[in-house]
Amino acid sequence: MGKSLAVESNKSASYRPQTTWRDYYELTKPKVVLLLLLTALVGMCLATPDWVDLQVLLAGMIGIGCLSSAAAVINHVVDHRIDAKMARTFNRPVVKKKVSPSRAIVFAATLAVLGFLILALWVNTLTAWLTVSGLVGYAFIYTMYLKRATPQNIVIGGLAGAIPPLLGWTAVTNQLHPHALLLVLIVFTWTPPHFWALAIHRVKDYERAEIPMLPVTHGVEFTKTSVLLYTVLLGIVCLLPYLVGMTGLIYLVGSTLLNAGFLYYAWKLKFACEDSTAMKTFGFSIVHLMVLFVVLLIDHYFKYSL
Ligand code: HEM
Ligand SMILES: CC(C)=CCC/C(C)=C/CC/C(C)=C/COP(=O)(O)OP(=O)(O)O
Repeated sequence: MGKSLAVESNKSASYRPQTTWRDYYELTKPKVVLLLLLTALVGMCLATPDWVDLQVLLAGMIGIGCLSSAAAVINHVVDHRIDAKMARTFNRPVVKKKVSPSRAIVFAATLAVLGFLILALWVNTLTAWLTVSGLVGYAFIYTMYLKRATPQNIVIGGLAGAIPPLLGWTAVTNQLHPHALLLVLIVFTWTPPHFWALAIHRVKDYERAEIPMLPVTHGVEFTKTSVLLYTVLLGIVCLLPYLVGMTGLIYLVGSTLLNAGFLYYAWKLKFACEDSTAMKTFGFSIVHLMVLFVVLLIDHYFKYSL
């Protein structure tokens, strides 16, 4: 007993010295979770012509944030061996042994239980279970299986990352609604050009780690064509909220400008590519989604202030 405790404390000692709260923070993929939360917030606001109830707003944001962060932490643990092989990810806390896999799992479990309880007690059980399905979709189905199995990994797995607007909507109404599904469809269609632009730039990383991402299995040119076609599809999908009367002219103008910008980058990537074009396209994808959801919000409150 004494011996095993000594071994345990030695193990901890080898991890503890360099560990700070920043390592745990990094495990949660904070910038990704922030954008996910923006899409959830917009889902909440668009679900009602009134202001969102403060309890639902706060508990919804914290609960969805905790479960999304838990999913991100599990992704770091499951992927630490492949992360070690890639220039973009070799410095992550689990790879660098700043946080041990077992501590990371305890952290993820704490976040997940906390997030679920907050949603179930102060929001509703529909939202709590749908958010758990997002966690299972990303941390288990995408990370453990799809990522290593098929170049369509991020298309199918993208559904988990696209679900937050629906979570926001059900948090407010406790009901599924076709308008919420349209928001999910927008993020779902946005995900392939978002990720493949980065994967084109990082194709050597994925080759080294033997992950069957599209540019590895089908080549960079095919992936550029796929980015362009998905960007065209995104432009069409983004028209749907206006065409079904869910949004007004502010959204139509804003989304058209944003999609024209995305199309410009995707076109350049395919037909006039420079060294920096892939990463510029990836960077623009993030600005695109962020501004698109802010525009949805402005359009919504403008409609009800008239
Ligand atoms: C299966 C779906 C997705 C895949 C495979 C994917 C992949 C990636 C990758 C590989 C990165 C680079 C991370 C790094 O810098 O190390 C990234 C960054 C990012 N992603 Fe995604 N993503 C997906 C979905 C989403 C969704 C749904 C959102 C938000 C709504 C999102 C928001 C972001 C943001 C904000 C960043 C920048 C993070 C930073 O600079 O630290 N992603 N994504
Ligand atoms: C509850 C809920 C909505 C959960 C979804 C949460 C979530 C964090 C989705 C983000 C998607 C994402 C960053 C994928 C990249 O993973 P990767 O492993 O391909 O990228 P990496 O190599 O940078 O780790």
